Amino acid sequence: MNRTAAVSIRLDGVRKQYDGGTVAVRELSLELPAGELTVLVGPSGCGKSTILRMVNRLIEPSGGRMWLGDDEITAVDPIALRRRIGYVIQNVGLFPHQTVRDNVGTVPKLLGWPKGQIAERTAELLDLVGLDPARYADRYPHELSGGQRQRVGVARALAADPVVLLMDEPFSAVDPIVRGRLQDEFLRLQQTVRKTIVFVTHDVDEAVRLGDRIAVLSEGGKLEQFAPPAELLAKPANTFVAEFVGADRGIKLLAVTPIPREGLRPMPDAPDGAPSVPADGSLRDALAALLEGDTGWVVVRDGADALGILTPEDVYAVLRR
Ligand SMILES: Nc1ncnc2c1ncn2[C@@H]1O[C@H](COP(=O)(O)OP(=O)(O)OP(=O)(O)O)[C@@H](O)[C@H]1O
Repeated sequence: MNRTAAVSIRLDGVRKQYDGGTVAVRELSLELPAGELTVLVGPSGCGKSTILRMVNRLIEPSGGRMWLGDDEITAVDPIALRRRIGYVIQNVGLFPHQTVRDNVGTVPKLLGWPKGQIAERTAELLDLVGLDPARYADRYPHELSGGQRQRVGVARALAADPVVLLMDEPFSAVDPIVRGRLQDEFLRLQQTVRKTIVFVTHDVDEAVRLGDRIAVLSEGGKLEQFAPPAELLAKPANTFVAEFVGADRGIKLLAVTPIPREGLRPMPDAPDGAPSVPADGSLRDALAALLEGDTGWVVVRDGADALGILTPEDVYAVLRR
């Protein structure tokens, strides 16, 4: 078996009651597909962090069963388990007295990798998260910006090529601009590494932007809906989900709905400089281009080819489908 290939995570009737009586998770069953990014989203205190920390056994469940691929999570040694799981938290928790290089190399060192291999892997990962190793590897955490520290946290979590990455509000301590940039970079990174990722946030916009699938939870870890972002926004399962995703869910839906390739209106004799949008863009991109121009339509382009045009009515019709 390939120890680093992405695997699914399965929860079956999982429950957590803390000492003192709080039932953080009443009974949760959920399957998170291999190689996908699943977001757990829900109001404060609904049990998101508890669920995440049961997966790497920082918290022991009170009942139910969990699997990482074919391995039952509670049946394997927790230390060995955690070596297969990267974990990124808010404010990262980098070791302050260690350089970036040593922070990133922590787990490979624990695993007894040869020095040369650790150095190579560290440089590769810093590159991957957008930090030039020559410039940053010998710095200490306090010599970095908040966003750079988060990147080091992600590099450290990926160091030993874990099968799963657990991320608990990893980007919430940085300002919105840096946060947007980290989200974009992170999406690019996931295209490359294709890990099974569980990502906790209370921010619906972040969930919609990053998630292949979103699990909306209410108090007691109750699963209200589990669906891809477009489905969640277009068809919220109940009023809790509808209210949680917000009254502007139609606007959010624009950003996660692709421009249709079929059924576009034929090109009129386009004046030069007519607004255009790439075919792999979203309806939001199309609407933005429409609002910039005054033609009342926008050309959908695939490279140099014009596939047809979209009007505001078409955008509306696609959303209503
Ligand atoms: N160690 C603990 N002992 C007792 N109760 C706890 C403990 N940790 C969490 N809880 C309680 O369990 C419930 C779920 O907490 P949890 O941290 O999982 O929620 P969350 O959805 O991650 O919240 P937030 O978005 O605010 O981080 C809360 O009611 C919380 O007070």
